[in-house]
Amino acid sequence: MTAPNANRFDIVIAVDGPAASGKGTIARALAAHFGLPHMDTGSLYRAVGLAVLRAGGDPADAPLAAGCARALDLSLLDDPALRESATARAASVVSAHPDVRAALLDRQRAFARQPGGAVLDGRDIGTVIAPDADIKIFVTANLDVRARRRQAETPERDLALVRANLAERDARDSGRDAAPLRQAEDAILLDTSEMDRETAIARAFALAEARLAENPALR
Ligand SMILES: Nc1ncnc2c1ncn2[C@@H]1O[C@H](COP(=O)(O)OP(=O)(O)OP(=O)(O)O)[C@@H](O)[C@H]1O
Ligand SMILES: Nc1ccn([C@@H]2O[C@H](COP(=O)(O)O)[C@@H](O)[C@H]2O)c(=O)n1
Repeated sequence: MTAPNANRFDIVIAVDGPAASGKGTIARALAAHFGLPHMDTGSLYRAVGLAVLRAGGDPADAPLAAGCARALDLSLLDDPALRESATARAASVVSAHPDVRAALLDRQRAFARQPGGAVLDGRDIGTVIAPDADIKIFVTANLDVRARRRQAETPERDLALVRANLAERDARDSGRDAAPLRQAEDAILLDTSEMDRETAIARAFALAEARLAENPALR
């Protein structure tokens, strides 16, 4: 999740977007490009969702989910079950509870504010976690493209089901009251529907470099 920052400038980069849009791919590439540490904030919500499931609980149970978030078991971040679709769904449900978000806030803000800067990806980085980020990119792709990309990771899964699960998460993440998924007003939109991985990363680098060129104080 982290890499040493050998750079001479401090930059905070916020990368947001819907599920399987490629925001993690782009955030990791930006972190490597600028020598910054990276945090995948979705993994925190997945860890909370997984903890609730492992406790035999219901992710809709707000007090239980908030308790799991306050006592976050960091070992779950390395658990292979973190990437399963049941965990993704649980993450999406627990993340709608304001007390869960509150319990995870300081950890994310501290990461964003560390000396040297950082790259974070998620749903509310540019709007809530790091509203003053120097560079904000909102990565998206249409639902069919995202479903095909996600299904390619686990070809045994049914494409229609993958698509339906993504659509359900999109609706829940965008429709909740607490820090809903949305593009920050000052974020740059990067629609990768028609771009392969390398093109999308190159475009993100160009957008970030252009934003830095507008603000030489960051160098
Ligand atoms: N532009 C692209 N073209 C093709 N495949 C891509 C592209 N960007 C990312 N991918 C692939 O799509 C999948 C989803 O990408 P990634 O995990 O980066 O998305 P994400 O938005 O971080 O997902 P999640 O919200 O589930 O964490 C990965 O298998 C990744 O390699
Ligand atoms: N900043 C964030 C990040 C994630 N979530 C929720 O977690 C779910 C899983 O996230 P992935 O990035 O791994 O897909 C996601 O569907 C959101 O519900 C969040 O609320 N805020």
